[in-house]
Amino acid sequence: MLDVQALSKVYGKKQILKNLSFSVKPGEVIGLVGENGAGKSTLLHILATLSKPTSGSVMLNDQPYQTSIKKIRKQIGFVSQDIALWEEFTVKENMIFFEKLSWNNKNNGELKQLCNDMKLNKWNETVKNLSGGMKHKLNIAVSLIHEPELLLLDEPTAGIDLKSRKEIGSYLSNIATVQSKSIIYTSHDMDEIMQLCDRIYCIGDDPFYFQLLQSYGKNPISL
Ligand SMILES: Nc1ncnc2c1ncn2[C@@H]1O[C@H](COP(=O)(O)OP(=O)(O)OP(=O)(O)O)[C@@H](O)[C@H]1O
Repeated sequence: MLDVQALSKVYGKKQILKNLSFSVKPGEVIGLVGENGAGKSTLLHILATLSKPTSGSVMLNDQPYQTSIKKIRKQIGFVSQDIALWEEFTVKENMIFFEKLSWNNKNNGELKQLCNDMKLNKWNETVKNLSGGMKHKLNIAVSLIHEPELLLLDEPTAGIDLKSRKEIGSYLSNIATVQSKSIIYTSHDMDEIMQLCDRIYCIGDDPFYFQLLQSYGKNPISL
């Protein structure tokens, strides 16, 4: 379980995150929404151990981030807004490359299966020839090689077509349910967030998203 207590982040004189407290259980898919600049990526970077909070605490399975960072990193998968792949390599070569960097040993059959489960059936295709949706799927597949318990996804479906978004959505729902993974997901697509997420957190001062979600009969939580 992820437990965040009184988390704040200040850049210079600018307070980005103010006193956030929430928790995420295994198997839960959490949507994180808010206007541009509200602090969604800032929060995900802190949860991914890529940035430190100014104050507050974060624990994963009772292990504090401050003292257990190496153990924590092995339990986290992070997909940033940018595609981080080798464009000149095939899907297979990318998967094998990132498997070598991961903490988990997986054979080629298992790596290929991971791609197939995401409907990414382009094993021998060079990444630069893949569509945007396929690249996003591969980006997510790479983040899952080491079987993280907590998956952090920063707009993983931005700019891709509806079919690929649905396929990614149903894959994420499935791994949350079947493998009890905790997922925190940011998106500006409210239909996607409402369909995919068990709970929705609204971040930032602007009440727009909160009110919008309420108007759809949802019960968002204001952080
Ligand atoms: N390293 C940094 N130094 C100073 N300010 C930063 C830094 N990183 C982010 N910020 C500021 O923090 C604020 C929150 O940015 P963040 O990227 O977390 O927002 P966001 O909610 O993810 O936005 P978007 O929806 O556009 O992706 C912005 O005002 C941004 O300029």
